[in-house]
Amino acid sequence: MTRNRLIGSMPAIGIRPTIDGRRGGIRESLEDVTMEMARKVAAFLEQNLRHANGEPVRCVVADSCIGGVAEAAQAAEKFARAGVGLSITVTPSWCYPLETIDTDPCIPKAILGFNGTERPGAVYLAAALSAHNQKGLPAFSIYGKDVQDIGDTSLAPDVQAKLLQFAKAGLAVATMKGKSYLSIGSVSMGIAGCIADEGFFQKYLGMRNEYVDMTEIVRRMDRGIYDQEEFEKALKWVKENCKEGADVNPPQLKRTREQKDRDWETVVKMTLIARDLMAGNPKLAELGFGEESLGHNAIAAGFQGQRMWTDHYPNGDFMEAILTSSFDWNGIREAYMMSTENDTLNAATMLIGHLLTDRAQIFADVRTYWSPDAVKRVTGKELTGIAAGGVIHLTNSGPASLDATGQQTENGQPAMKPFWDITEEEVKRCLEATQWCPAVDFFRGGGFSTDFTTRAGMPVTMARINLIDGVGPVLQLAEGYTVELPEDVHDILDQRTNPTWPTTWFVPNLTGTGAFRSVYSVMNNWGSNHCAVSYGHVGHLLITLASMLRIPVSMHNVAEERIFRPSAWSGFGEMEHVGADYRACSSFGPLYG
Ligand SMILES: C[C@H](O)[C@@H](O)[C@@H](O)C(=O)CO
Ligand SMILES: [Mn+2]
Repeated sequence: MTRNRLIGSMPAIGIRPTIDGRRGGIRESLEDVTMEMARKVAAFLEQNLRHANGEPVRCVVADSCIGGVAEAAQAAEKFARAGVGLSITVTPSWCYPLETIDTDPCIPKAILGFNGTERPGAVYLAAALSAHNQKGLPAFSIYGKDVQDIGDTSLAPDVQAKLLQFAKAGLAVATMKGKSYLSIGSVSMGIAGCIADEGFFQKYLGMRNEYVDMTEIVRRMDRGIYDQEEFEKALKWVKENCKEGADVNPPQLKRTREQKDRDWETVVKMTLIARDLMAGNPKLAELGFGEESLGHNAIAAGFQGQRMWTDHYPNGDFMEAILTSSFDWNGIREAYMMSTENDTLNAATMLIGHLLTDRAQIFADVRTYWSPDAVKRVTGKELTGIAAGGVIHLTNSGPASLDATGQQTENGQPAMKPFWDITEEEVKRCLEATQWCPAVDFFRGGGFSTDFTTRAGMPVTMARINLIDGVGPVLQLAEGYTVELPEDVHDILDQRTNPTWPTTWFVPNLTGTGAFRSVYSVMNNWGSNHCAVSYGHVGHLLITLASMLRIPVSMHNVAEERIFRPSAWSGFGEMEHVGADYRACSSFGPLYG
């Protein structure tokens, strides 16, 4: 079931076949093969990509080949009407760069230059890229490794990979644009990431910032501004599917059965209301609440919670865990991106992770680096296997999506899948693997925190956008694996941390250099208290997207062959990539700046 109630249709990919405009032989000889190349690229992308909300991806091909500026303008006009958010120029031949390139500064662009010898497509590619670079309009270069014959319009595997990497990241850029980030509350416990930096959202992501006070949730609860029928259905589902876990509070802090039952009702209402605040709900209009029915067009949101709310009301764990999962009482659906503690920068990271992978994300505190020696001291046991160099404990009070249990499978292995591939059976397994423990002392108003341990063996990427004064946003990421520790070791470490919270044990892939010299050094170089975790090794996608937004990448462990950035980046220093990335991002400035 698709449930994207956000306003605006999904962006399309514009395909621009460019051609040598000389008539009387040359152009005519190229028309068919050029248009065929455009159609092939369009069909390939439509077959292999989907939007994170489940909708198919649409490609729009220019009405004619583009031989000069008039046809370039006709294509731009068609694309604007069709909601094109990124463009790919394709050609097997020589064309006139300044007259044919896409000059819209806000649209991510790529050029596919055919690697053949009969016609100079690659010469056009190089000349067009130099035009882009000279004019400050960065473009990605797609040039196949092996020479093909002029009539061969098939897409080589390396070309396919680059097309997908560019298109997925470009779609993410275009999908965020014009949407909102909704802060429910403000700064939680003095965490700087909660400050909604409007310049960042507006200039780098093209997004608006919206704000409501947390009392808006109280108002809607007290005045019945939610769908009562859905509330009853949700509460019934919760009673049947959400097992209460151990109450580890000391007797004087334990809440009574009546209080807990009321807390369940409150957290379910909070969930409905937060979702309606983000994305609206037509049912509210039927109930006479027209303004509320519209929502804030929020593609991502955050809930402050601590402390004003949680000192008095049940905590946000249930709301955050269910909204960020790929299912609820209405069935299997796209995950909502909601950040705990209203950490706006973690929300932005979750949002890009979701748009790039189509999957639910894990919000977590980067809580502890457990060295092999410390584990030995505390448990008497040696860490082994990929955990031998130590592990990072990712845990927060319980806002992580239930997909993070790892109870879904892909090719027989634990996975977090796009919602359209998740089965009812897998939803059951995620729910069965989760216990809802009465919240502990931090949360004076009660609530329930999830408790589960992520299954081992999932390839994952941990990421975070940080704001650095004088630089702006920077992205850091670490690809690695989830691991599980032997039960006795896990229990000792979990007990001394917080037994009522979910745990993801993470081991980054080490490269032997920089921050990736050791697991400790990855932890030591993390830029904040939070991270967002995506399923899969998707650092290359994050890096491509960051370059489109002009966010430099401060730390990553992605092999060079997988890195794909606009061609201008090599002009900032091909010998030293991190510095070149910083210089390029700073020179071009934010995409919407
Ligand atoms: C419950 C505690 O206040 C935690 O929520 C706190 O340590 C954090 O999560 C900080 O990010
Ligand atoms: Mn936290």
